[in-house]
Amino acid sequence: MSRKSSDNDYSLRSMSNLMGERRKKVNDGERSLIKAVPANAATATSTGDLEREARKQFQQDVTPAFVYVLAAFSALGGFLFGYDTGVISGAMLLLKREMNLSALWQEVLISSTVAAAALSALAGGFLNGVFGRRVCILLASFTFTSGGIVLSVAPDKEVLLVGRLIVGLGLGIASMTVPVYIAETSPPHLRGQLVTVNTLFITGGQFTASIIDGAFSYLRHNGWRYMLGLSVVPAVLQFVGFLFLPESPRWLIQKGLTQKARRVLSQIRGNQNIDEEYDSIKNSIEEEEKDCGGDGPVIWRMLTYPPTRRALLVGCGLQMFQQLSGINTVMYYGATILQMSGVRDDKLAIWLAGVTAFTNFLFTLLGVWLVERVGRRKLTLGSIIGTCLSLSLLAIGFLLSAQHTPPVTLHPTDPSIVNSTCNRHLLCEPCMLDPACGFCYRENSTALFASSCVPVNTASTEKAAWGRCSNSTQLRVHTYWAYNYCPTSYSWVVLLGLVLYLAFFAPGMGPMPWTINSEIYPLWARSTGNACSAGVNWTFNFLVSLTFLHVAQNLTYYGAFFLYSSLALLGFFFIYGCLPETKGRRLEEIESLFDNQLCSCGATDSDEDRQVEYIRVKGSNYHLSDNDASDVE
Ligand SMILES: O[C@H]1[C@H](O)[C@@H](O)[C@H](O)[C@@H](O)[C@H]1O
Repeated sequence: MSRKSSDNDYSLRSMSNLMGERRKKVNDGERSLIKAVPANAATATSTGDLEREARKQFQQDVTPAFVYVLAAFSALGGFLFGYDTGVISGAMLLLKREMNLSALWQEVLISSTVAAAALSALAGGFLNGVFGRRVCILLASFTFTSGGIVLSVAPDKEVLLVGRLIVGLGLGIASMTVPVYIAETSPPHLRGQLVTVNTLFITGGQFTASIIDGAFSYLRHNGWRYMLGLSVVPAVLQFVGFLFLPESPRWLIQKGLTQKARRVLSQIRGNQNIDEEYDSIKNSIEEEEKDCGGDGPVIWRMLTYPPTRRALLVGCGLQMFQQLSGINTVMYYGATILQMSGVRDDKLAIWLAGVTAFTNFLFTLLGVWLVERVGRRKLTLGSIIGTCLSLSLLAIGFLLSAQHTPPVTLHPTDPSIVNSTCNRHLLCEPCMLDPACGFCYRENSTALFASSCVPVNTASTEKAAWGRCSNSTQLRVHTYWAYNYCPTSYSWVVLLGLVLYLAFFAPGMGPMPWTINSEIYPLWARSTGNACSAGVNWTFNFLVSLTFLHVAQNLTYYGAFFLYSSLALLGFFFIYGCLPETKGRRLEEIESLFDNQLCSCGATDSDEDRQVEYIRVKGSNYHLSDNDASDVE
């Protein structure tokens, strides 16, 4: 099954094909050479206009703009993923007032989408295999459009729930199909970057959602309809775009639609010779059918065939640890964390949550830049260790706040409320962690005074059931109601932890699980593998975000973040042990990385030391540097 031995042959053959094509185009006086050199050999580069021109020409030849168009239209799926998961928090602030939603209904509306996404991601594997990537992306954008329309016209909470479920179905399918489609249409040297762009669009969608939330939060009546409904715009754009975009050539070859596949390959590879790629995909499909044949559903064949079983474990493990490192507690509860750091105004907290989303977006951009430079393995390892440390810093910030939590100085009681636990709390921290109570206090510029722990209003957590903090007008005159935070002077530690967390998480742990999953399975197992790992991602997203507040209540905030930090540390050991480097390899050869034992701590018996360097000679010698060598694979 292993094709390792032929890797070098392949590069050389593919080079000569490429060269063959080029020879047709070059002028009479132009000559071409191929030379295999050790990667670390010094390259005597003569820079200058000629070389720059050659490199530009070379890269243009290799990557037609059409590949970028495909990636951008597909990544609109990522944008919708980010937008639809991000927009709900701001919309909820308006919805709960307008529709008088109980806490349970709020939770149901938020988590129903994530749960539906988990199920449809699993179903997406089957749909992808049978109908192809393009049809699935069309289906997802159609679903997003319908969901957006239902949400924007919803007359009551039941219809809202239907809309959120529909959106979730679209999310699941898009989240597993888009990375696969981009990976299958990209050339190897750009694959990592283009699939990572999809996660850039996810975080871009989350950031846009926070801006839209901020802008429409001023429209108290019906503002949520615009927030939820605006997702229709990118969804329609993607739908229309995909009516004209082609199917993945790999899927077409698998289905025996060879002529069509050749047409698409020529379209996406520009003036390159496509024979090599076509043959390689075809051979690998035939080989796979022979080797891992056997009957039964794909998932069964994957589990009983060691290389795919190992790939599946790595893929699902990565997705699980992405969510266990707590990204969505930060994305969904960012406003609460910001309130802890002293931002008490709701609207300001919404806008600042936008800053959090922007930081996530900005650092994902760094990931796009790094992925082909440092490779997937190093990027993911560096990211998770930084994530683990910054989670500890966040936890330390919360711990310091808890240790210096302000005392309760007033103990008012309302005889109409019996059995309240609130008047038993002597400090802000336990009062705030008790879901039935909140901390009501006054503050002048230097100190906090007249603080009490009183029951929360059952209809809205934004005010107390009675007393000074039960009336929003009174709340404005230096009296504050803290339901899920305690005033603290250690907010800067929390803020620093938050920023560092995003700076480390976003370039690696955010995008890499999606990118790596799109490339580690052989074609026959690719849709099922991605369906399973995306399903794992959504399931853990659901579990972590749903349990965050309960975990915080039972373990305190610092306990919760120490927990996520330890889980990230476990993730580090898992990744260190089991994740091989896939950078620069063709999809067809990545499978061989899982031929041997599951965890080899990144060591592969590959030909990493040798690369092929392409030299074109036209009048004088000029050649591509080591970095560019992968361009010609
Ligand atoms: O890769 C993405 C990204 O990091 C998002 O910010 C997060 O909300 C998603 O759950 C995750 O899958």
